[in-house]
Formats: sequence, structure tokens, C-alpha cells
Amino acid sequence: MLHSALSLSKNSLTTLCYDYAVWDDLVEYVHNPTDEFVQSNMPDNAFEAANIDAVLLTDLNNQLVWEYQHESLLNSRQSLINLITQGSTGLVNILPSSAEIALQKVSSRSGYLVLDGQLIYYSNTTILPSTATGEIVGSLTMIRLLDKALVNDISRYSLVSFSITPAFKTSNEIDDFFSLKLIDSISPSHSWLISNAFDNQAVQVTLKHKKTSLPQLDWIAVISLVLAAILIISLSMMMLSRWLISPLIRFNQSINDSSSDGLMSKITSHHLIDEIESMSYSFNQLLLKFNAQQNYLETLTVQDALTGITNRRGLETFAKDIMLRWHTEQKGFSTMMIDIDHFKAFNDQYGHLAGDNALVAVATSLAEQVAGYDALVARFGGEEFCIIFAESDSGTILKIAENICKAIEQLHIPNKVGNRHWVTVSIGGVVVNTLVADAAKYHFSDVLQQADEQLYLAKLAGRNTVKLQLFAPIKNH
Ligand SMILES: Nc1nc2c(ncn2[C@@H]2O[C@H](COP(=O)(O)OP(=O)(O)OP(=O)(O)O)[C@@H](O)[C@H]2O)c(=O)[nH]1
Repeated sequence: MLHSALSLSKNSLTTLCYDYAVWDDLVEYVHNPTDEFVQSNMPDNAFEAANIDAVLLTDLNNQLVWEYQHESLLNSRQSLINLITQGSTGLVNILPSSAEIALQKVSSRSGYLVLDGQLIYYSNTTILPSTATGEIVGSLTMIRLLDKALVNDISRYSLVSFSITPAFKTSNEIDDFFSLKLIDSISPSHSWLISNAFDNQAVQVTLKHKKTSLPQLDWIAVISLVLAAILIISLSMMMLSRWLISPLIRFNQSINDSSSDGLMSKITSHHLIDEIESMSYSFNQLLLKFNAQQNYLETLTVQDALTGITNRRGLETFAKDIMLRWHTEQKGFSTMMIDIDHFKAFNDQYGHLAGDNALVAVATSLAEQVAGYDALVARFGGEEFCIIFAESDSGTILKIAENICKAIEQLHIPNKVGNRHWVTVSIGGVVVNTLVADAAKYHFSDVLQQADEQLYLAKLAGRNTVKLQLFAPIKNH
């Protein structure tokens, strides 16, 4: 950066000086100086804007034709004029030599000099017509002060501090500043020489690493940083746990809770994280469907698909409860086996589909007949039905059974067999009262067996009739 800054400072001055010097109007001005030309072509603010601190126009006799000094160089005005007009400092030729003038070609000189303790960069170019060949009329010198301000300005943007000091090029040990040689080893300071083009006068540029710019390992800061990082990570994890993991745990808990009792219940929603809320919603929707299907399946397992009344499995569950009440609470009950008469003949006459419809009609009628009682009607299988009553009054049961026979016949479902016209049923019933000894040793199958025996008797008795008995204790059971 320092290199670029100095190069920029140097090159821009040289270019500007050359542009002015090879200018026909300036040639004319040297011959015939007028204030008008200066006012319109060389105003002070133009040089100030270009950071030019002094301009000196000299003729071939080294006499000053025109001059400009910025206030920063006003105190050194006389030293500057002496330096330029004498043509040589003894060490440096600033103005063109007679040999150069003899060639009548544009020539220029530039370099660093020390003026009253201040470092300046100068650029001098012969003044001649714009063709760059012709009669030389003098030379133009432009000065830029490399004062502290410039050094400080550059230093502000640099990690290193540097100084520019006058020096003499006494050995080749120090590299030329503009050689762009890279630093191959780190040392506290590095120096380069900027040489004058004409002799061994030079300036030395020295870079020094600012102590403060070197990275210092501050252990307290490092430990604080590590502790802060640990704290931030811990807090982040706690937040993560709070916002993400705990809702997931709650979600999982909800699932576990909901399935622990075999019956799935809804998961509590209102989670803070959208995805979990949405998962919870979806899960609940799934549960609703699942529960609906489960209910449907449970219904199917106890419901007869054709008639819609309870099937044999449902009957057995009900029978278990009835038997338990009989065994433990001595509450009596009754059971009826009901079989459609000559149903084979019906199927043969009207077809199986009509048979199915007849079965539905009989089942519906049976359900209607027992609707006012604590009873369960079930399809036992085929064209056979079973009714269990939580009732053990023989008179009542007989009445109900007879009513059932009448009701079925009055359905007037045609079934012509012999002198019969309608579908009828035969009923075998058993009344199990509370007085049976050793009730606990009997099963529902024992009751059914006796009901079946009564049904058989009813069939023998000509059908469309009821046979009923009290439950008979079985010997050697
Ligand atoms: N349509 C239909 N018929 C059935 C169904 N289940 C059983 N059956 C019929 O019911 C008839 C029962 O005939 P059987 O056991 O010989 O007795 P039945 O003809 O009713 O004569 P009895 O019982 O002696 O009066 C058979 O023809 C079976 O095919 C069913 O779900 N639908």
C-alpha cells in the first residue's frame, strides 16, 4: 500500500509536469509572459487540487519566469528558488543540462530531495512545442511535499508504521523501493532506498511493525471467550430442548398414554412447534379413523351380518353375565331356542334369497316381541334363534313364547307345506329359577341343551308350538 501510495504520488506529478511542459501556449508564455495566461491556465486552486505544492517556470538562463507555492512551502520559498535556479545542488541536477538542451528533445528529471529538513519529490521537464521536438525554451518544475501529513495519512491504512528519511546510497545492501522485492523473512523493521536518478542521494523508507498490531494472546480474554461460548451453547441446547425435544417427549408420552388402556384417546395438541402441532393433528385424525374402524370391527364380531341382531359370540358374552348373576346373586333367567319350521321347504320353493329375507323378517319380529323385556335376541345359527331373558317366571315366559309364535305366523310369509300356509316357528324353552342346587356347577351349554330338547319336543308336537320346562338338575354332572 505504501508502495502504491508513493508511486501514485510520484507518477501523477511526473505526468502532469510533462503535460504542461509540452504545450505550445506555455512556450508562447515563456517568450511573452502575461497575467491573463496565468489567470486562465495556471490558477492556484488547480495546483492545490492536484496536491502540487510548488511550480517553478524557468527560462534557458535558469531565470525564474513564473512561480507558485502552496502555503506549506512558503517559508522555504527562497531555498526552493535557490535549489532550482542554481541548476545544481552540487549533488543533483534538477534543470536540464546543456547537453540535453542541445539535443532539442523533451527530457525530464525527477527524484527525492531534502529541502529545509522536509522531504520533497520534484519533477522537471523541458518546455518545448507540442510535437515534442523543436526549440526548448526553458523547463517546468513541479514539487510535491512528502510531509508528515502524507506519511500519517498512509500510515493510517497500514498495519505497520513507516518513516521516510534522507539517506545516501552507500551500499547495495538495501533494496530499491520500487524493485517490488518481496519480504522473505519477518524482522522488526524493513528498509528500502528510493534513489535519485542522477546521483547517490536517496531517501530511506523504513517499515516498523507496530507492537500493538502484533496479535497478543490475552489469556483472560481467551478464557472469557471459551466460557461465553460454553454458556451460549448450553443455553442454546436448553432452548433447543425446550422448544424441540420436550414437545417431542410430550408427544411421545401422549401416544404412550393414549394406547396404554387399549383405548386410544386424543393427544393433547397446542404444541409450540408447528410441525409437532401438525403431527399431533394428523395423529388424532388417524386415531379417529382407527377408533371408528375399531368400533365397526367390534360390532361386526358380535353382530349377525344378515339380520343385524346379535350373533352367537354376542349371545355367549351375554350368557356369561347371566350365568354369573345366577351363580353369585341367585337371579334366575330363561332361555328360548326358536327354529323356523320347514325352512328347507321354504328355500326350495322361493329360493335362497327369499329365505334370507324371511330370516331378516323373523329376526326383526323377535326383537319387537321382546322389546319391553330385559332380554337379548340372537341368531344362533342357520334358521335357529335364541333368546335369553333376565326373567324366571314360567307363566310370563310361556306367554311371551306363545305370542312369538303367533306374531311370526301373522307375518304371513308364505310357506306352503301340507295344510300350512305361512312361515312359523317352534320354541323350546327353559326357565332357570333361583332354587337350583349347586347352580355354580352348571354351564350355559347345559341350559341350551335342555332348551334344545324342548325344541325337539315342539317339533314332534307338530311345530308352530311352544314346549317349556324348568331347568332340571343333571345327575352325576
Ligand atoms: N336362505 C337361507 N337358508 C338357510 C340359512 N341358514 C340355514 N338355511 C337353510 O335352513 C334349512 C334348514 O333345514 P332343516 O335343518 O332340514 O330343517 P327344516 O327344513 O327347517 O325343517 P324343521 O326344522 O324340521 O322344521 C336348510 O335348507 C338350510 O339351507 C340362511 O342363512 N339363509
